[in-house]
Amino acid sequence: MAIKVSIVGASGYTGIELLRILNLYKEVELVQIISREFEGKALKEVFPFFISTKFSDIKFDKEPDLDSADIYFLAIPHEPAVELAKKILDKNKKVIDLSAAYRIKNFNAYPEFYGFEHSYKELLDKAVYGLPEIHRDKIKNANLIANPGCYPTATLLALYPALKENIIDSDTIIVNALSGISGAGRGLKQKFHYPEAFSNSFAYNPTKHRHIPEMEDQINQISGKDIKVRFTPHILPVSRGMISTVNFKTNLNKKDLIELYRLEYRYEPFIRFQKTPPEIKYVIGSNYCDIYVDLDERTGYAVVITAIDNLGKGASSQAMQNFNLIVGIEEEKYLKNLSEISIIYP
Ligand SMILES: NC(=O)C1=CN([C@@H]2O[C@H](COP(=O)(O)OP(=O)(O)OC[C@H]3O[C@@H](n4cnc5c(N)ncnc54)[C@H](OP(=O)(O)O)[C@@H]3O)[C@@H](O)[C@H]2O)C=CC1
Ligand SMILES: CC(=O)N[C@@H](CCC(=O)OP(=O)(O)O)C(=O)O
Repeated sequence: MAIKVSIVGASGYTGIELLRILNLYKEVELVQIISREFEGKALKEVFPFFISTKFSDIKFDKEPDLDSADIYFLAIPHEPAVELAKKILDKNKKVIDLSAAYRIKNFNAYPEFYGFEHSYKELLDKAVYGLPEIHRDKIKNANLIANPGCYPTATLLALYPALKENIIDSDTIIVNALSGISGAGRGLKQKFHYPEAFSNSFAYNPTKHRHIPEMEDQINQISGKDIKVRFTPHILPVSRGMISTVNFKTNLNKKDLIELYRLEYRYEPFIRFQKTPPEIKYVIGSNYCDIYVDLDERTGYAVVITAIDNLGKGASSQAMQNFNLIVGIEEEKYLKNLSEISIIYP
């Protein structure tokens, strides 16, 4: 029997990416796509590139029907996702939430970093952080998946082996990251207007970004230590793609450092080791995280660099990896194929 899924926020960038990937799934019946703006319009009318897909004629609904699907993808802003996830879970359905509504166990981070009070502490405690490389076993049995943010995905994958094996000798980790503009969603913003963003690059929120508590929460859970993140995000004038460059002190030599990472990730289907710093071009459209591990022997700092697609491993294809784990489909299914078609050179 087909697994019934619904996408709330199907007209946004991550929602569209979910549709692109779900189009491959033979096991799935798409019962609803939700957008308030496009209510009543067919998918192919709003997004003509879906014309040749099996979803071309499905029409947008304004409100989700909480009885019709087995699994709901929430690709909407954080605050409305808090309430909607609660209502869906009350109907004994499953939620894969792409927003930050259930990502951070530290309850107090919500008013400080997101500007709203979180009403469901007990659900926050139950939510499973959907980074399969770290929480695979818990994800399989979860009802509520908090799909990670794009910067936290790239950064935590650069840190996980080092945190797990306790080789970090600093109480602060320095992270510099770059994101394509689609990370900011589909809404119009002056800074991302073509004349201002094209041929430009700039840092933003250099001392206080809302992904800091999400990263520190996971770092604390993995290492058991109170390690801080010194995080500076930057905008790149591209649509998609993200780089995270992570620096931390370690006593390990270069050979052992690289060996530790390779050993930890040896069975991970979506982690690809690179011998040179990874490039966003080669992960676009994929669920891969390309990784480069090195040691600056002059300073004793490890330098780990990851590249992902912010809409892929940083959002929608990662949500599908979580979906595969929840429903018991082979974890790599459809997602490996996805990346093969992403090789576009030059
Ligand atoms: N873009 C990225 O790289 C990443 C985004 N995310 C998260 O995923 C979620 C979606 O992001 P993204 O696709 O970029 O966002 P977009 O701005 O591109 O799309 C937002 C979607 O949500 C709907 N929406 C907006 N406001 C509301 C509301 N109040 N209630 C219900 N639906 C609403 C919109 O449709 P309509 O207004 O028509 O209803 C639209 O479909 C966000 O929580 C974001 O933080 C996570 C990781 C990466
Ligand atoms: C370029 C850009 O603006 N990026 C977003 C992050 C996108 C993301 O990961 O979304 P969540 O809000 O779901 O965590 C930002 O910095 O806020």
